[in-house]
Amino acid sequence: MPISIDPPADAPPPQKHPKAPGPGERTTPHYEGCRGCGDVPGSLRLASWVGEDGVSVHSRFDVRDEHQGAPGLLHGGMLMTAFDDALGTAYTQITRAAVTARLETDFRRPVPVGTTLWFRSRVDAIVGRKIYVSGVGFLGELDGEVAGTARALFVKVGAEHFLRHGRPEDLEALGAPREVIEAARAGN
Ligand SMILES: CCCCCCCC/C=C\CCCCCCCC(=O)SCCNC(=O)CCNC(=O)[C@H](O)C(C)(C)COP(=O)(O)OP(=O)(O)OC[C@H]1O[C@@H](n2cnc3c(N)ncnc32)[C@H](O)[C@@H]1OP(=O)(O)O
Repeated sequence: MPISIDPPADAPPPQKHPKAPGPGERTTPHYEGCRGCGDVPGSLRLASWVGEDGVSVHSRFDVRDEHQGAPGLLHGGMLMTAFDDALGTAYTQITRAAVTARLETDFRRPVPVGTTLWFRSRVDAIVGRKIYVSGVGFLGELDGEVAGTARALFVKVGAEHFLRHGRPEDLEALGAPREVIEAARAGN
């Protein structure tokens, strides 16, 4: 039986982090090697902007041949990757690093290759380490026909999560000293 990811009704509305970009600006990438939003081979190359309210985020995903599941149609797992990234980008407007603990997706329409998918995502509530996020994916334009919806629970983590579990050479490339990585991996 999965644990509920319904946001608590009485949680205060999330506030934009003071250092987060403002309305209309591109969001800050969370990691340049990301296969959701990074400029690297195999990436969906999702691009995201801050909404007018300064809190929500909208994102663009151009669906190409390499994203197919069925002939000429977007793979469902690729749509989930796009939602994971779009929803994960929404929380960066509010708070520091967190990882996906649960992601639920409803697939409402097939998405043909060549479509541009647009997403609206927002943080619904934050309670302690738990961040409740939801989003909608639209065919062709923001607020167009709904292709899918998703909601997720992200859980805040510290640098030690990445230092302990990440591949050492990738962490070193980000500037983490080897002894710090080794200490984290040893559980110190
Ligand atoms: C110098 C360099 C160093 C740093 C460089 C950093 C660069 C990176 C920057 C930014 C990164 C941003 C990356 C975003 C990318 C897109 C998102 C992804 O793809 S993330 C990958 C996929 N996800 C995972 O791999 C998570 C794997 N899972 C875990 O690691 C753990 O399970 C974790 C952290 C999620 C929770 O483990 P616990 O031991 O810390 O905490 P517990 O107590 O289990 O959970 C906390 C609360 O959350 C609830 N919870 C946990 N899992 C749940 C679930 N599946 N459903 C519902 N509730 C859940 C629990 O019931 C608990 O709630 P109660 O506090 O008791 O109320």
